[in-house]
Amino acid sequence: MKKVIIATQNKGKAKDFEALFSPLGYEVLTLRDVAEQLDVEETGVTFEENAILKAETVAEALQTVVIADDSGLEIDALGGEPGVYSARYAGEQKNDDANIDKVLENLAEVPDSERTARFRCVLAVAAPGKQTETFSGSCEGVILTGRKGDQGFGYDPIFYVPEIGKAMAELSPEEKAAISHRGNAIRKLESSMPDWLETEK
Ligand SMILES: O=P(O)(O)OP(=O)(O)OP(=O)(O)OC[C@H]1O[C@@H](n2cnc3c(O)ncnc32)[C@H](O)[C@@H]1O
Ligand SMILES: [Mg+2]
Repeated sequence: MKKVIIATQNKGKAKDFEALFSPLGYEVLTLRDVAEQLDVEETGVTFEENAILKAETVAEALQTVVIADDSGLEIDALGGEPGVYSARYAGEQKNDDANIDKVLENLAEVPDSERTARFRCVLAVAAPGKQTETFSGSCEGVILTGRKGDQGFGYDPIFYVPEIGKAMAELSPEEKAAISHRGNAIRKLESSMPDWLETEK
C-alpha cells in the first residue's frame, strides 16, 4: 500500500487525514509513527510559513516526501483571532477545552449575526531537493454559544456549518472531510498532485 507521511503530532488531524487519504489508497503515518521526538517550533506568523517550516524540517530529517498542515480558526469579531495561535490560544499546554472556553468568553457579548468565522488550512508538500508546494482550503461557519457534538477535535464543537445545519463535531470523519478546510486543501493537492507524492516508500 502507498504511504503518506504527515508531519503532525495532532491525533485529531491524523484522523481527518485518514478519512481523506484512505479512499485514495494511502496509509497515513504521522510523526507519532515515524519520528516522535521531532517537534518543530512554529515561529511563522502565517499558516503558510508554519506549514512550510514543518514540512521542510521533517522532509530533511527523514529524507523523504512529507506533508505538513498548519491550520486554525479565524473569528471576525476578534479581528481574525486566534488564527495561527489557535493551538496555543489559552496557553502553551495546547488544551482544546481551555481554548474553546476562552473563545466563548471573548464572544459572550457578541450577537449571533456577528459570530462569523472560518477554519483555514495550508498544506505544504516537501521533499529533499524539490521545490515545496502549498495548497490552501477554508470552511465558513458561525461560532455557537456552547458546545455541540463529540466528534472531531479542537474547535469543532463550537463551529456551526450553516450549509449542513450542524456543528462540525456532529459530523462523521467522512462528512467533515467532504466540506472541511482540510478536505478542500487536500482536493486541490490531489488535483495538481506533484508526481513525486506517488513515491512508494
Ligand atoms: O502542528 P501540529 O503538530 O500539526 O498540530 P497542532 O495541533 O499544533 O496544529 P496547528 O499548529 O496547525 O494548530 C492548529 C489548531 O487549530 C485548530 N484546528 C485546526 N483544524 C481544526 C479542525 O479541523 N477542527 C477543529 N479545530 C481545528 C486546533 O485547535 C489545532 O490545534
Ligand atoms: Mg502546531
